[in-house]
Formats: sequence, C-alpha cells, structure tokens
Amino acid sequence: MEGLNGLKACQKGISQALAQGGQGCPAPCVAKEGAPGDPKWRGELVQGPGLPMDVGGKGPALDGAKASPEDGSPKGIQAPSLHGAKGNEGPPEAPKLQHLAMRGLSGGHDRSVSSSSTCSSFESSQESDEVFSEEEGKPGRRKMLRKTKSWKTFFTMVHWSLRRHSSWVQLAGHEGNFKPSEGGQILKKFSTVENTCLEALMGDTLRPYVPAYHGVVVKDGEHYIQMDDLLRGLDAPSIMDCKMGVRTYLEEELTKALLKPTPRKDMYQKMVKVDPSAATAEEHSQKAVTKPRYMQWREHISSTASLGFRIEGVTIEGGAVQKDFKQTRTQEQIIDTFLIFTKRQGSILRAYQSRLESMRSALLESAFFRTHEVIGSSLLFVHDRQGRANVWMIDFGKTLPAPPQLALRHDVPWTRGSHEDGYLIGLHHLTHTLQAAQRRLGPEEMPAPSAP
Ligand SMILES: O=P(O)(O)O[C@H]1[C@H](O)[C@@H](OP(=O)(O)O)[C@H](OP(=O)(O)O)[C@@H](OP(=O)(O)O)[C@H]1O
Ligand SMILES: Nc1ncnc2c1ncn2[C@@H]1O[C@H](COP(=O)(O)OP(=O)(O)O)[C@@H](O)[C@H]1O
Repeated sequence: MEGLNGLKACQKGISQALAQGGQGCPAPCVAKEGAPGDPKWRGELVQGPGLPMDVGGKGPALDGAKASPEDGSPKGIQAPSLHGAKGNEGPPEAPKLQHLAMRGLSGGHDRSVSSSSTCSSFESSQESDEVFSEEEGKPGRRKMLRKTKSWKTFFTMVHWSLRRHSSWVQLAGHEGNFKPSEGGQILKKFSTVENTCLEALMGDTLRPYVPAYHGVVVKDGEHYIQMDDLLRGLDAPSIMDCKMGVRTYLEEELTKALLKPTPRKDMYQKMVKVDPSAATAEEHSQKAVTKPRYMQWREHISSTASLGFRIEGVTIEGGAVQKDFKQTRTQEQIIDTFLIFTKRQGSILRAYQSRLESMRSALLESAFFRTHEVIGSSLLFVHDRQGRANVWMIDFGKTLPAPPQLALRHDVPWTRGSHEDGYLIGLHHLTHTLQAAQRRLGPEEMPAPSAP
C-alpha cells in the first residue's frame, strides 16, 4: 500500500486514527503519577511540560526556566555508551482507559514553572481516589474493590493503575529504548553522545526547546538518561515526530561503509518491502544493502532530501500510532497530513508556526547549534484537546561536535566532509508548510484576531 500511494495510505491511516481517537481514547489521557507519599499523590502542585502558549485561551503563557535540573538525580556518571543497543524490554503496554478522573487538569494555572521552558503548568487532582480504569469501572470489579479489606492492597492496585496510565507514547525510534519513570519524567537508554548534548543544552539558548534533563540514573543495572516527559499533563495529546535535516546518517557511518561494507539484511528487507524494484541486481542477490545506501534511499523516497525534514510518526488524540509515512514526500502531502493532524484548527497551526519562528531565532543565537552537526534529531509537535500546543527538539543520539575548523551553516546542502546537516533547510520548509496549511483554511477555521 505504502509503495503505491503514500498520500492515500497516509490519509487513510490518519483518518482511521482520527476515528479511533475520537472515542474511548486509549492511554494518553494522563492525570498524574506518583505513589502514596509522593507529593503528587497528595495532590500538591506539580509541574507540567512547558507550553509556549495556550492557543485555546485556557490559561496564560509564562516565560522563564528553573535554573538547574532537579537535585538528587545522579549526574555525570561515566558509563559505556549504549547507543544503538536494541533493548528487549519496552515500556509496559498501556491498557485502554475510559476515564481517568482528574479534576484540576484543564484549568491548571501557572503557579510553577517547568524546568524545561516557557510554559504553562498543571495542578494535580486533589481527589486521587477517583481514579479508575475501564476495567476497574466494571460492576464486578467495583464489587471486588469494595471487598478489598487491606488498604495496602488497595493502594498497591491504584498505584499500579496510575503507573500504567502514563501518558507515554513512542512514535518513532528504537523499541525498548525508553522506560516510564515517576514524577513526569522518562528514562532513555544511556548514550554518551546524547547525554553530553543534553548537559550542554541545559546551558544553551536552546534550553527552552528541549526536554529538561535530570541526569543519569541506573535501573535494573542499566544506565538511563532521565528527562521530562513532554506529554505529561496533556489532555489526549496529538503528536507528530518530524526527523530534521537533509542527511540522516553520520559521515563516519559512510566512511566505515566505504572501507568495510557491512551488508545489512534487515535494511534490504525494509527496502524491498516498500519497493521491490529499489534494490540493484547485486543487492537482490546478496539480499543485503549497506546502511548509508538504505538511509540515502529513505531520504529520497521521503521529503528528507528535498525539504530537509520528514514525518516519522503521528498519533491523534490517543489513537493508533501511524508510521506509514515513508513515501510522504511532497509539500502537498505534508500539508494534508498537518491539516488532518491538527483537525484543521488554525489556532494550533499558528501556534506551531510561531514556536518554530522563535526556535529559529534561538538556533541562530545558539553556541551549541553553531558547533554541532545535528543528525537524526526530531521535532516533536504536541497539542491537546485543551488547545495547548508546543514543539520540542528531541533525540541527540547522533548530534556530534563538528571539527573545530568548520563553521557550520545548517542551511546549505551536504557535501562529503562538510558536516552540514541541512537543519535550517528543514525548519524553513516546515514553517512554510504550516503557513501554506493555514492558507487552506476557511475564515471560520482561523482563530479570531486578538483584541487590541
Ligand atoms: O526508520 P527506519 O527506516 O526503520 O530506519 C532506521 C532509522 O533511520 C533509525 O534512526 P532513528 O533512531 O533516528 O529512528 C536508525 O537508527 P540509528 O539512530 O542507529 O541510525 C536505524 O539504523 P540502525 O539502528 O543501524 O538499524 C534505521 O534502521
Ligand atoms: N522527552 C520525551 N517526552 C515524550 N516523548 C518522547 C520524549 N523523547 C522521545 N519521545 C518519544 O519517543 C520517540 C522516539 O524518541 P527518540 O529520542 O527519537 O528515540 P531514538 O533515539 O530511539 O530514535 C519520539 O518519536 C517520541 O514519540
């Protein structure tokens, strides 16, 4: 299907997601995490992910950032890089929720500021005992709960339920790379490269655009990077992952492949699944391709090579994750996808555009950006049913310091040895795509002009 008509497939997929997202939405309706004894459990003020603006007019935007990551998390631990390791233990599958009672979420007012950015934040519910999953809401289940004699058992069950009802959704990337964590944070498998980047970014002008970093933790004998969960506190978030740049592989991966080609059978399989005619006769006979060959092919069948970004995955209001965008290549296809993704809400499209514009200014000021080639990094677009919208920079697992003698521009095509990533080319086209999407809307779909 994907090989035949990317747009049709993508629209069909997103429409299905829309249909599923509209009712009985699965997990991402999040109330709060935490255990008895945890301040959040007691209904005290908790911090939510930063949002640049409340396009739905539900609350004021705040500027400012907390000075440093939370104390108490072990920082700067020297550990071997795990980047690229494919873990087997993914986050636990989230059950469907019918309702996660949560008074105080939608009207959360800004009394605390997320460590990660300009933001709104949310109060946790005061009524923690109103939390039931769909299963727990069934009559038999209620009866069973009433019969529960031990408070300990009761609290254990509710705690288990809260933990499972985390907002966590993974749109792209390696399976098993993430673990949910308490307190509105997530754990990502440790890599020296990403850890070094996040540490540096906490002191850079880009800090408001990346998830707040909370150091390195060890869990079950493995090292993880702890960072803010960008979905925390959102009401049935819709999420899109766009991978940035005109190039998605490292120059060293190319050099390695030229010196000592490593045939990748898995990549050959992924290639011929999309387009059996894409492989050469030699590749067919070996049933393998090299990594740069696969990555370059992916760049050209999608919008990466031409527009400097591509859509990796989308979910709408907690519906199924759609990853069928390998052949979404033209600006028209991407405009259509954004219109479906935002349900044609002009206010959301405008908020995204404005966030990208301020991100661009920060990138141009950033010492980090000037000195790093940013490969395989994504922008995570997130909005929710309350009309809140934000865009974040994530995934720095292949973001490396450029050779010191090179002044990176980020807005020119890549040539071998230039270390250019084309990040600003992608940002330019994304901003234009959002503008073009807004031009497709009727006046009734655009937000009312703000009062003078
Ligand atoms: O999306 P598909 O077509 O499946 O291809 C994937 C993505 O490009 C991964 O990038 P990302 O992690 O940014 O999603 C990449 O991981 P790297 O980050 O390691 O380059 C994988 O390389 P391998 O991990 O070598 O398979 C490659 O197989
Ligand atoms: N801080 C975060 N908060 C919420 N979701 C995140 C966060 N970081 C990553 N994700 C989710 O996980 C997916 C993969 O993340 P990424 O960092 O790209 O992983 P990988 O390094 O395995 O490619 C993203 O598409 C997004 O859905």
